[in-house]
Amino acid sequence: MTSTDGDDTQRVVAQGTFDILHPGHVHYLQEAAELGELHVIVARRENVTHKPKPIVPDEQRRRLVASLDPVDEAHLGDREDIFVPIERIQPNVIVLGHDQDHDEDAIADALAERGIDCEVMRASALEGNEALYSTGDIIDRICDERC
Ligand SMILES: Cc1cc2nc3c(=O)[nH]c(=O)nc-3n(C[C@H](O)[C@H](O)[C@H](O)COP(=O)(O)O)c2cc1C
Ligand SMILES: Nc1ncnc2c1ncn2[C@@H]1O[C@H](COP(=O)(O)OP(=O)(O)OP(=O)(O)O)[C@@H](O)[C@H]1O
Repeated sequence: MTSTDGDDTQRVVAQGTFDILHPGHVHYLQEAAELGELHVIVARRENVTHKPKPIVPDEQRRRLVASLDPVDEAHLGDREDIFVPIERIQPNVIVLGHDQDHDEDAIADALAERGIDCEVMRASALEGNEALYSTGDIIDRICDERC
């Protein structure tokens, strides 16, 4: 449990699936960590419905993210309500990933409804022609070259 009583720490939330880590993830988390103490919410497998389910189990993905230098704490997400961890962490900023299909205004409205005073920002992309900066691309290459 994160204590927020009388403390002026600037807390930042980043989130995602983080299945098979790559430098794009590190870039996102480094950018978010520049804004303050970084809390990462790792999506539960059961809640990943917009793309294939992660290969790596929930707790292992959380442990890997927690071991990264920019990360102060990594939390497994709630099973039902994405705002439960947010209410516990009480972030000042939520940083969305560059390609995440979340509407910044809708999240800002939901935060305001719950009385959470928090900015919503979007991170930049790390791109490279030959680079594997996407879990989907890594899996595709494994299938092409090893299967
Ligand atoms: C503000 C916010 C909080 C989130 N909290 C949770 C959560 O508690 N549990 C969870 O399983 N997923 C949570 N998610 C992750 C989403 O469910 C979704 O899986 C994720 O944004 C997908 O990102 P990706 O495709 O970039 O991996 C949260 C997302 C946002 C934007
Ligand atoms: N190349 C990248 N540059 C910047 N941020 C990235 C990059 N790749 C992933 N991220 C960010 O990391 C977080 C977690 O991403 P996610 O787990 O969806 O990885 P992914 O490689 O994008 O996966 P997939 O290829 O399956 O879509 C998201 O916020 C996403 O925007």
